[in-house]
Amino acid sequence: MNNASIICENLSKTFGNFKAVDNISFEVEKGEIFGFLGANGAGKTTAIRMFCGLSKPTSGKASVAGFDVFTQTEQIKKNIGYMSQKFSLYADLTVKENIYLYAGIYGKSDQFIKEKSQVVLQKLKLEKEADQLVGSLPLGWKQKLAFSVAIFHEPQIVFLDEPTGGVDPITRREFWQMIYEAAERGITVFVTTHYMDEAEYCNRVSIMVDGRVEALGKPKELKTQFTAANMGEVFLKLARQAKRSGE
Ligand SMILES: Nc1ncnc2c1ncn2[C@@H]1O[C@H](COP(=O)(O)OP(=O)(O)OP(=O)(O)O)[C@@H](O)[C@H]1O
Repeated sequence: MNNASIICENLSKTFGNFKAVDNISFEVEKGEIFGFLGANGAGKTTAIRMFCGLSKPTSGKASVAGFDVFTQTEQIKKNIGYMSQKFSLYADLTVKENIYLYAGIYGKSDQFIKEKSQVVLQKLKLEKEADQLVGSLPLGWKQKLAFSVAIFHEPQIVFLDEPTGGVDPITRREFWQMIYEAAERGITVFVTTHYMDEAEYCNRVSIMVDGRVEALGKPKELKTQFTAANMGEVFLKLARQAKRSGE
């Protein structure tokens, strides 16, 4: 049996004549931490939107958590978690209200939510802040809480779109500790980042340039392949070829 959480084959998304995602193919294993890198405008968010069942591909094939991205988008949404730097929690709801809202959306029972939210709040050391508005929390705490909420329903896969943007290095490390713990429990982590130290923490990394996956492998393999001292150098060697500028 195939142990892949995500399978995509020649997946493309075109806007008019513009190929935002251009024939990408790869598989992501269950419990893997997969870094999805690329410069601004490379096509990462467009690809993630297709994987999450939010945008129909123009051509190709893909399945996420065993479900087809063309025909089974509702099942996909139930089996994944998602968080991004841009949108994660409601600032004008309390910590507890955010947890209850998201867990409720995924159909979890009151008992489950009550017990698990205690565990989550304890782990995040946010018990005292449970009734505080999320908008009043420092960014690092917000992002750690957003991640906990994204995996509260124990999805098969969690998509993280620049989850640590703007967060200080110590909190980013703590955040990655949480990512490792989730992966150890079998949750597949699909993560985009512009921080190259984080690329080193991934099991495998793909690098997109102008909609295409130009490199894919373990960080160590990519460094050898591109004769680079670190992932930052690998990234720069590839990103320099890009014709797109992003915004
Ligand atoms: N709905 C749309 N209509 C037209 N063009 C789009 C649309 N969505 C995205 N694009 C274009 O597709 C390209 C890829 O965008 P995308 O947001 O996927 O890149 P990205 O790799 O996620 O970049 P960033 O790191 O800045 O988030 C960009 O040139 C963008 O302008």
